Amino acid sequence: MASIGSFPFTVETKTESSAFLHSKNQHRPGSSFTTFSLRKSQVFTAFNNSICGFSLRSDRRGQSWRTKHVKAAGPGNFESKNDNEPEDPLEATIQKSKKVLAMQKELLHQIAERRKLVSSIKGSIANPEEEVSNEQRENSLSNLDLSSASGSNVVEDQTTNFSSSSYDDSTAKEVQEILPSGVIRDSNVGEEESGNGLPPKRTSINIYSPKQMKETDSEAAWSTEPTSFLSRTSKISCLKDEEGLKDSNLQEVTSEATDSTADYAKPPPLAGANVMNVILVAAECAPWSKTGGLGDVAGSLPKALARRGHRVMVVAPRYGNYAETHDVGIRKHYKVDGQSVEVAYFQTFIDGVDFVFIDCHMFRHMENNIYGGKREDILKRMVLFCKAAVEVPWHVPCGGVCYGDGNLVFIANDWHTALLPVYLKAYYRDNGLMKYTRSMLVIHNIAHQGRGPVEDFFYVSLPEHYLDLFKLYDPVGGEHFNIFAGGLKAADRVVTVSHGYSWELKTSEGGWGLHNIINENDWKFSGIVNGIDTKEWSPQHDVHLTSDGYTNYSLETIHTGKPQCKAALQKELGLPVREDVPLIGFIGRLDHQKGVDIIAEAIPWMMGQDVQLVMLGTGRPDLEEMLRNFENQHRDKVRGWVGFSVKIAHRITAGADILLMPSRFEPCGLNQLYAMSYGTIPVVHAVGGLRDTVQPFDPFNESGLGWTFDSAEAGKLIHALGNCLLTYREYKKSWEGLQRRGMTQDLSWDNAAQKYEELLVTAKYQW
Ligand SMILES: Nc1ncnc2c1ncn2[C@@H]1O[C@H](COP(=O)(O)OP(=O)(O)O[C@H]2O[C@H](CO)[C@@H](O)[C@H](O)[C@H]2O)[C@@H](O)[C@H]1O
Repeated sequence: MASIGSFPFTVETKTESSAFLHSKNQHRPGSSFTTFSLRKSQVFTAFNNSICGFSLRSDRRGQSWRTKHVKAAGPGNFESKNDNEPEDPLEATIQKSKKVLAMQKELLHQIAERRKLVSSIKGSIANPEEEVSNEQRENSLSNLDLSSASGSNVVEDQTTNFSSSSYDDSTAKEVQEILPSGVIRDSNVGEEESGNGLPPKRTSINIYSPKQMKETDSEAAWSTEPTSFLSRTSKISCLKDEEGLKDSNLQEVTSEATDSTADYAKPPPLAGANVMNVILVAAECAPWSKTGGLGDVAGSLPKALARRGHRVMVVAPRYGNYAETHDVGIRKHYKVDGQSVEVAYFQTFIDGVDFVFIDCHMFRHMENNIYGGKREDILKRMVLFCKAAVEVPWHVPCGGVCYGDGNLVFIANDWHTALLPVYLKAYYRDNGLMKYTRSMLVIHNIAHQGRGPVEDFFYVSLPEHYLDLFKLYDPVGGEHFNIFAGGLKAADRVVTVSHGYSWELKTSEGGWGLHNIINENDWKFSGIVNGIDTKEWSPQHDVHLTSDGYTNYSLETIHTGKPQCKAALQKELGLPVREDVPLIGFIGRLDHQKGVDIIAEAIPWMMGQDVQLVMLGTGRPDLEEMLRNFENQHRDKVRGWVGFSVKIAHRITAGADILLMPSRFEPCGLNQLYAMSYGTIPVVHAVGGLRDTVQPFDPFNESGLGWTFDSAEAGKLIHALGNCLLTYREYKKSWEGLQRRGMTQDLSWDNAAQKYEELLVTAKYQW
C-alpha cells in the first residue's frame, strides 16, 4: 500500500465525500485536515503498509495527485501559487524545498502518532476486558430488546426513523415491529448461548445519541466506524464471548498486530486507499455448489478482489458436507414464516477469501436441487439466507476477527439475494445501524425475478410501507410481488455482467418487465464483463486434463495438445477417433435462453456435413429428451450427455474445435470465454455479453475471435457455422490466428475486479 499512506487518502476523502466527512467531524471537533478523516482502519492500514510511500507518492501520482492536493489543501499548500513567492527562481526553489521538508516533518509526526495508536491497540488486545464498550455494542439484532430502549438511549440521529422527542411507547412498538421482526430476540437465545460456560449475552442495546457520541470517544462508542483491517483488533471483544473462540485465534490476531511493522516490506495492495471489506452473498458458489455461471462468479470474483488487497468473504448456503470447512461454533436464530430457525456457520479460508457457509435444516441435502421445491419454500430459504447473511459480519469471526459493519460493502447476486439490500436498509440503516455499510446488487439473469402473488410479501417480514418496493404490474401476470424489483430499488449500486446486457436490460424486450425500474435507476447502474478463473479454467493447469488420455497444453503446445484432447474426448464418448473432423460442442442449461431448440432446427443441415456434435446439458425434460434423440438418430456423429458434469464440461472445452452458443439472450456467458482460452472457436448469437466478447472474424484483416450471427434463428446459425467450418477446413493459418488471439487475451478476473472496486468505492461514499 505504498501509494496510499494517509495523505492522498485524506485528500480524496475530503474532496469526494464531504457529506461523509461532515458526519465524521461531528465526532472529532477540531481535528486538523491531515488527521481528521483518517478512520481507525485507514490509520491502521496506512500505518501498516507504508511509510516510504509518502516519499514515492508525489512522483508516482504526478500531476493528478498534486492537483487534487492543491484543490483540497488550498492556499498554503506547497504546490499552490503564493503571492509572496519570490521572483528569483533559486529563492523560490529554496522556499519550496523548505515547505516540502516541513510537510515531510508533519508526515513523520503523523506516522509517530499512528505508531502510538497501534501500540494502544496492542495494549487493548492484551487486556480485552477493557473493551467493555465494544462488548456492549458487539451484539446482534438477534439479541436486541428494543423494548428496553428508551429515554437517552434512543437515537436522535436524523438518519433514523425516530427521535427522542417523539419516541413513546407506540414508537417503541413500531420500532420493535420494524427492527427485529425477522430476528428472534427472545431470552432463549441468550440462555442457549450462555449455556456453554460463557458469560450470558446482553439482551438490550445501547443506542447513543449524537450528544453521547460526541462526549464519548467515537472510536469506542459505536461500531459503525469504518474498520477494515483495524476491525481485526478492535473487534476482539466480539470474540471473547463467542462460543468456539480459541486462544490460538487471539494469539493469531495479537501476533498479526505485533508483526505489523514487518508489513512495511510487503508490496502495497493494488486497491491502495480503497481497501475495504467486501462480502459477496450468493445462493451458489463453485466448487461447492453450482448450477451455472453464478456459482463460477461467486467462486472467483472474490479471489480477484482479495488479490487487490480487500478483505473478502463469500457467504453461501451450506447444502452439503463440505470437507474443507469447520463449524465456527456460533448459533443464531432467525424467524421465517413465524418459525424460529437455528443457523450455524461453517468457515474456511482459501486463496485469500473467507468462505462462510450458512447451515440450517432448510438447506441441508439440497446440493442437487438448490432451487427446487415449491415457490414458497424457495422464498423462505432465501429469506432466511438473507437475514442470516446480513449479520454475518457481526457474528462470524474469520481468522479470529469479525468483519464488522464499517467500511463494508455487500455484493448480492440475482433475485435470490436481492432481499439483502432491502433488509440492510429496513432493519438496520433506517434505524441508525450499519450506517457505513453499502450494498451492490449484481444482475446475472433478469429472467428469474422471484415473482409471486402480492401475499408473498408476508413471508419477507418487512414493515408494511416496504410493500410498494416489491409491487409490480405487468400485462401478463397483473399486479404481483417481485423480489428483484425491491432489490434493484434498495441497492446502492446495481451491476450487470456485460455492457451489451446493461443496454438490453433497459429495453422492454430485454428488461423482462423490470426495464422501467432499471431506467429509473440508471444513475446507479453499470455493466462489467465477467472474467474467468484462470486457475480453474486454463488448458495448462486444468486438472481434468491430466488423465484418460487428455493432456494439458498451452499456446506453444496446442498443435499436439489439443488434438490429443480431441482424440481422448472422442474415445471417452465413443465417437470415431478422427483428427480431421470438426468437433462442435455445446454446454449449458437446456432451456429457452440457451437456444437448444435452434440447434435442433439446424441438426438436419449439420448432419449433412462431416462433423461431430457433443452436447452437455440438463434442464427442461423435453429438451433433455431431444438430446437423447439426437444421439439415438445419429450415433456416429452426435453425443447428447444429459447431466451436470464439471469434468466433462472441461474436457469438451478442451477437445472441441468449435463451441456453439445460440443463446436468445446471454447476460455475459462464460463458456465462450473458457472456449477462447482453450483455443476453441466460438460461434455465437451476437447478443448481450456474447456480442461484447466475441469480435467477429474478419478474413481480410485476419482479426476477430469467432463467428457471430445477428438473430437467434437456425438459418443464421447455419450461415455462421458454415463459414466457420470452411475456415477450419480450408484456411488453417486463419484458424490458428483465431486460436492464438483467443488464447492470448487477458480474460482473467483482475480487470473486472478493478472495475468492481471502482463501483464499490462509489457505493461506499454514497450517502
Ligand atoms: N450440464 C453442465 N455440466 C457441467 N457444467 C455446466 C453444465 N451446464 C452449464 N455448465 C457450466 O455452468 C456455467 C454456465 O455459465 P453461463 O455463463 O452459461 O451461465 P448461466 O446462464 O448459468 O448464468 C448466468 O450468469 C452468468 C454469470 O454472470 C452469465 O455469464 C450468464 O450469461 C447468465 O445467464 C459454465 O461454467 C458451464 O460450464
